[in-house]
Amino acid sequence: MGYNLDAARIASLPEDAFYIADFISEDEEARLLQRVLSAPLPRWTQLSHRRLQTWPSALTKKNTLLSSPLPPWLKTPIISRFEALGIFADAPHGAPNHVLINEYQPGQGIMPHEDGSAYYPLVATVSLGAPIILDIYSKNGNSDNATHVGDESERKPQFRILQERRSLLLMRKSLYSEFLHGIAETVIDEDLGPYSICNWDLLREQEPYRDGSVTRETRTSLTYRDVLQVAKMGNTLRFLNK
Ligand SMILES: O=C(O)CCC(=O)C(=O)O
Ligand SMILES: [Fe+2]
Repeated sequence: MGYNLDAARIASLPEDAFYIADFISEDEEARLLQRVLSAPLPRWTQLSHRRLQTWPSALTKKNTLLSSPLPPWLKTPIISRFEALGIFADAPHGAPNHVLINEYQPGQGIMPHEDGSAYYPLVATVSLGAPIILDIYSKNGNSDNATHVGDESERKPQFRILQERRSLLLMRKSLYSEFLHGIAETVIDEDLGPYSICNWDLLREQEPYRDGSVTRETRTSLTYRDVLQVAKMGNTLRFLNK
């Protein structure tokens, strides 16, 4: 692939985050969006502030994945590129086995949260359709900018990552476990620039954000993870038959 992960490191973030602006081509983006949008309607879970697809299926109450392959369109070319970069090489299954697809309309977002212990602490996000800002908060509220510590609605992010369409963002280790991430429910992302956006130097294009803002459009993300506990379907069926 010719990618160099070291060059993709977001240097100002605690370990570990990497950003690759041109991870997929425009044609690949169009094909992925077409697949996402042609999924049967019951595939979507409508949440109050976004809608979501879960592949191959939702985890059980005990955070277990019932073993089932990801569909080919979610594997190629993305997972083969992960392999070329060695991205999930240290994960228990050596590759992601689970993908969440989130779609955000202008004004939609996701509350600050952590992805939790059901997964190996590595998330790989491919962005489609439009740029968006991912806000990173320290878990204990100890942000330099925190005006009202403890008041969620007033809390300011400690770091902001601009995710361009067709980009890959990797977050792992302490950034995965000791920070929260979220997307603001806004129709315009503001205060953008080299001092506020920690991956500014890694962007494909800085020009669209020169005036410091970007208007939201529909943005879709594919988040790849390795679920730690996997139950073989056969075992589950034998168990159910008992
Ligand atoms: O859409 C994104 O980039 C973030 C999604 C997310 O945080 C999640 O699915 O847990
Ligand atoms: Fe998340």
